Amino acid sequence: MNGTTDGETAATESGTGRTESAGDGTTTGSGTTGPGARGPVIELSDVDFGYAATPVVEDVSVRIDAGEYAAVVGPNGSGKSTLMKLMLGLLRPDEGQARLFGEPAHEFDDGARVGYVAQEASASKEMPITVREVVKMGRFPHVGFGRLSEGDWRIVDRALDVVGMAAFGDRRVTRLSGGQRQRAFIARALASEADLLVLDEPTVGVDVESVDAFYDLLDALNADGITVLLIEHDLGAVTDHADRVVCLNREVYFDGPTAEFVESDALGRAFGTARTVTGGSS
Ligand SMILES: Nc1ncnc2c1ncn2[C@@H]1O[C@H](COP(=O)(O)OP(=O)(O)OP(=O)(O)O)[C@@H](O)[C@H]1O
Repeated sequence: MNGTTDGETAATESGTGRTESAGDGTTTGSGTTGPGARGPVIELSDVDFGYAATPVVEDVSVRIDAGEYAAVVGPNGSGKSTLMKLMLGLLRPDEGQARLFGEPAHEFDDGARVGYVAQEASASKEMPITVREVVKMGRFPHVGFGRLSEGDWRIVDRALDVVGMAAFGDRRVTRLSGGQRQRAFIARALASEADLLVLDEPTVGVDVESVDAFYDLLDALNADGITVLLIEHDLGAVTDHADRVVCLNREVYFDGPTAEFVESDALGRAFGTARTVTGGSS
C-alpha cells in the first residue's frame, strides 16, 4: 500500500481544497483574479532555439491558457524538455518570444505560481528530510526563510491531505515509493499556491498500480482550476487525461484537442513511422 488510493479519494470527494491564502492561513476561495484568473499562462511566439549551432526547437508558437490540461509528446530527443525550459524562462529563445503569466519568461520571478515536478523528483532521493519539511518549502516564497505561522502550517497540512499523504508527513522522503515522492512534490506546489503545475514525465519510476491514481489526482487538481502541463511518454495516460496535445519533433506537428490528435497522423509523422496511439492507461 502506498496511500495513493486515499489521495484519489481526498482529491475527488472533497475537492483539492485549493484556496488563496489571506496571509494568516485563512482562505478566500479560488477567486477569479490573480492565481486562477483566465487568460494566457504560457505563450511561445515563433520561437527558435539551439544548443550551440544545432537547432532543437524551430518556429514554435504555442499558447496555453489558464485552466488547460495540456501534454507535450514526441520522440526521444525531440526537444520536449528544451521546450519546457523555454516556457519556464530557464532558457531564452534565440528568436521569437516566450512569455509566462504575461511577462517575458526569463524575467518572471513569482516562483510560487509555478509548481515543477521533475522526473522521479530525483533531487529529493538523498534528501534527509521529512515529507512535511518538503511541503513546508512551498511556503518559503510567502514567508521568506522565516518561521511558518499556524496558518502556514494549516496550508501545509491541507496540501498533504489533498494528495493523500497526511499519514506520511513525518516519513523521510528517502523512504517513500516513487508515487508517494511525486505526491509530496505536488503537495509542495499546492502549499505554495501554484496555479501552474509542470510535470516532466512524472510517472517514470512509479509503480504501475499507482499511476492511475496519480493521474486521477492531476485530473482533480485541474478540475479545481490548476493549469497542468505534462511532458509524457505514456501516450495512453496522455489520451486518457489531457484535453490538449502538442506533438513536437523540433517543430510542432500537432496542437489541438486530444480527440483530434488520436485521429490524426501527427504521431506517425513526428516519429517518422506509422506509429498510432494505442490503448489507454486504465
Ligand atoms: N544542455 C544541452 N546541451 C547540448 N545539447 C542538449 C542539451 N540538452 C539537450 N540537448 C540536446 O537537444 C536535443 C533535445 O533534447 P531534449 O532533452 O529537449 O529532448 P526531449 O524530447 O526532452 O528528450 P527525451 O524524451 O529523451 O527526454 C537532444 O538532441 C539533446 O541531446
